[in-house]
Amino acid sequence: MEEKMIQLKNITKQYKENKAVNHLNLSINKGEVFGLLGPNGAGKSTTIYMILGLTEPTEGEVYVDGIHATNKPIEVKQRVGFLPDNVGFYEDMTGIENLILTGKLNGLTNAEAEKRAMHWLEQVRMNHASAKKVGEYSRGMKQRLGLADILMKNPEVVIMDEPTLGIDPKGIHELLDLIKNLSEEHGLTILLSSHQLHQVQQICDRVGIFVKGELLAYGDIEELQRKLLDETSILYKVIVKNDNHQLVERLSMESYVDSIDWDGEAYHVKVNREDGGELARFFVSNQYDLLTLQRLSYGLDDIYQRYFQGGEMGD
Ligand SMILES: Nc1ncnc2c1ncn2[C@@H]1O[C@H](COP(=O)(O)OP(=O)(O)OP(=O)(O)O)[C@@H](O)[C@H]1O
Repeated sequence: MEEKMIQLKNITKQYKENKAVNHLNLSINKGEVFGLLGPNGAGKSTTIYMILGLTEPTEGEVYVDGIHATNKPIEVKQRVGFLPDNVGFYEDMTGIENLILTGKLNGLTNAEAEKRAMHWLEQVRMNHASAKKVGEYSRGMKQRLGLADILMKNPEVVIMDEPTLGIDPKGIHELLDLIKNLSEEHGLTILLSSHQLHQVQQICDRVGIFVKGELLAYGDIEELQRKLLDETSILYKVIVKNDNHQLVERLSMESYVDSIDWDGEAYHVKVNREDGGELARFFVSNQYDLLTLQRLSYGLDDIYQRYFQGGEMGD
């Protein structure tokens, strides 16, 4: 059985009449990269603050590595590194000086802190800028230094709130790549929040879709796609050469066909069987010249639209 690193047990956070998080149950496995996705105001930050023990759930319990987050916040803090959406550094100090300071504040000797700082600066691909003042860093560079800063404390879990916000596409790519590496090479458990599904899906083992305080669905992208298409129906794109306008009528009489739509170029045929064999046989036996019979899966944009409908969409 997989070891659970973060467990949210039926947690609710009520702010006066507003329920920011509503009876949330979720487990994140050790070594997993999990993306908490949702539009602005969904309750992602509130959930993160509860995991960090910074705010108490109104109901329910949070455990990190088996430790109760509210009762033992200091022990949780020792295991978790948190990257807020805006990292605070001493701007007139260099990158490496900032990291060494963090190391020393966490009980390392100067030599140990320096060694560890150099190691992590290299890992986050920032050694070229280690002697530069942080005030001169771009936002993407600050985020990477922020990660190195967290790693100075040897955490088991890294939590990041909207880590890609305000970074250019190249910087985002570098940061996501780095996050994936940290999980793969160092076995870190990583939780990140985002409202950009297409970005984080590249690196997340699983994502949870969070809207108005509730987790609507979670799983890997394939599972989410399957859930969207209910359990058994499959969608096919069909193009025939000799469409004699009776196709829709004929096809809709087939028992395995649930729906047929025309998108101006092709038919989208939803069938309730796993195998497309019957559909192919239908075209052949009815003398249609079949140009395309392609099984479609829902794209990320579809997932986003479906699940986030009704939620406030961020950009
Ligand atoms: N301290 C607070 N007091 C009252 N309401 C709050 C407080 N913090 C958050 N909320 C409300 O809780 C809801 C969830 O907010 P939260 O910041 O967790 O969402 P989010 O998904 O992180 O969105 P964003 O990306 O915009 O920060 C919102 O309606 C917000 O207004």
